Order: sequence, then C-alpha cells, then structure tokens
Amino acid sequence: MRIHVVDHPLVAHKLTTLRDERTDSPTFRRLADELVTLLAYEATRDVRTESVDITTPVTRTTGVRLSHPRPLVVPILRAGLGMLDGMVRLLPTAEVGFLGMIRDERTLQASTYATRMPDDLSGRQVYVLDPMLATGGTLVAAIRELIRRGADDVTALCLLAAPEGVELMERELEGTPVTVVTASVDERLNEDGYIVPGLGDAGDRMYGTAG
Ligand SMILES: O=P(O)(O)OC[C@H]1O[C@H](OP(=O)(O)OP(=O)(O)O)[C@H](O)[C@@H]1O
Ligand SMILES: O=c1cc[nH]c(=O)[nH]1
Ligand SMILES: [Mg+2]
Repeated sequence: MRIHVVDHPLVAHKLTTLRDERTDSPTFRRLADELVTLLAYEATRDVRTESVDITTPVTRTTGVRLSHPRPLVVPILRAGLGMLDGMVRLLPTAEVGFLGMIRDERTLQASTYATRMPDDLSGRQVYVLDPMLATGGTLVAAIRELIRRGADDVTALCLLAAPEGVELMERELEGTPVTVVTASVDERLNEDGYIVPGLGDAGDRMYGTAG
C-alpha cells in the first residue's frame, strides 16, 4: 500500500478551518468539496489515458483522453457523499457506485448497510471517498469488497488519517494495489476511536446532526 500526504499551503489552510469547531455545516461542506478537488489532482496522477488525434484551429496534433473502461468513484455514505461533487468535477465521465457503511460507536466495528456498484470491476480503476481513516476498519472492508469484485487499482481519498488506521491498512491490504491520498496523518486515536486533533464526527458536521 502506498500513502501520499498532500503537502500544500492551500490544503493546510482549508484543513485548519475544517477542523475548527466554530465552522458551521455549510462552510464545512464547501471546504470538504474544495479539499477533495485538491486531493483529487494528486490522486488521479496515474489515471489511465490513451492517445487521441485531434485538429486544433492551427494543425493536427495528438493529445490524451481518459481511457476505457471508465474509472469508478465510490463514496462511502454518509460522510463520503460530501466528497463526491468535488471528485466528479475533475472526472466528469466517471461512473459512480455507492457503499453505505456505519461504524458501531461502542465496538468501532464497521458494517455495510447498502451496496450499489457493478458486480464485475475487472480492469477498473476505483476511487473510494471517505473523509476519515480512523481505525481503518471501514476502508479495509470497503477495499476488500472492491478487490473481491475484481478492481485492480484502488485509490482512497481521505481528508484525515490516523496512524493506527494507516497501519491496519498496511497490514490487512499488504500486496494489494492500494494508494491512500490524504491531507494529513494526525497524531493518534483517542479512547472513543476519534482522530486527534481531528475534526470530530465528519458526518455530523457535514449534515448538521450533532447534538
Ligand atoms: O476508520 P474507522 O474507524 O472505520 O472510521 C471511519 C468511518 O467513521 C465515519 O463514518 P460513520 O460510521 O460515523 O458514518 P457516517 O459517515 O454515516 O457518519 C467516517 O465517515 C468513516 O466512514
Ligand atoms: O474522528 C473520527 C473518527 C471516525 N469518524 C469520524 O467522523 N471522525
Ligand atoms: Mg459519523
């Protein structure tokens, strides 16, 4: 597994406001959207392309276009849904699948409550969207399912990651073609499984369901 931490002052600036507890839901959603577009620029560095001949107003030339089969983008509901628009803005021809997953607040075990994506992902590049890589249980289960369906190249975009989650992914997904792109690997998890310093519960902050 490869991990890429996007080191850029604009990313750090937006992430700081996202973390701030005073940031309201509309601003949180806007910043998450903007951050995803910046992460997506890095995450799509190896997106598959093919050459194409075109005619400019001046001459014939050869350019590139995204090749077939189209990439698949999979947001993990709920919070990952807030990253979808920012991603498909860069990859407008991508197909979109959905995974609904929830982490039990007490046991921290992830379970899947909804799945809507192609059965056969052979030869597909897949981009998974989930803002938080905490214990890693959610992403490991999601990526195992994608690989079971035949995906041969998976990139996860996470706004924040915890070292514990990165270690779990490295251990559980060893030897698989997986890349994680994130804005930060934070300090640690706390006793409730929240990322420290983190940003709190991403889904609650995105959709205004906290308290
Ligand atoms: O790495 P893990 O320890 O598995 O935790 C990460 C998951 O926790 C959050 O989802 P949550 O269960 O809160 O669902 P939500 O997005 O519907 O709020 C987050 O959006 C991730 O999917
Ligand atoms: O810090 C965390 C950990 C898991 N899920 C969240 O939304 N936030
Ligand atoms: Mg949540």
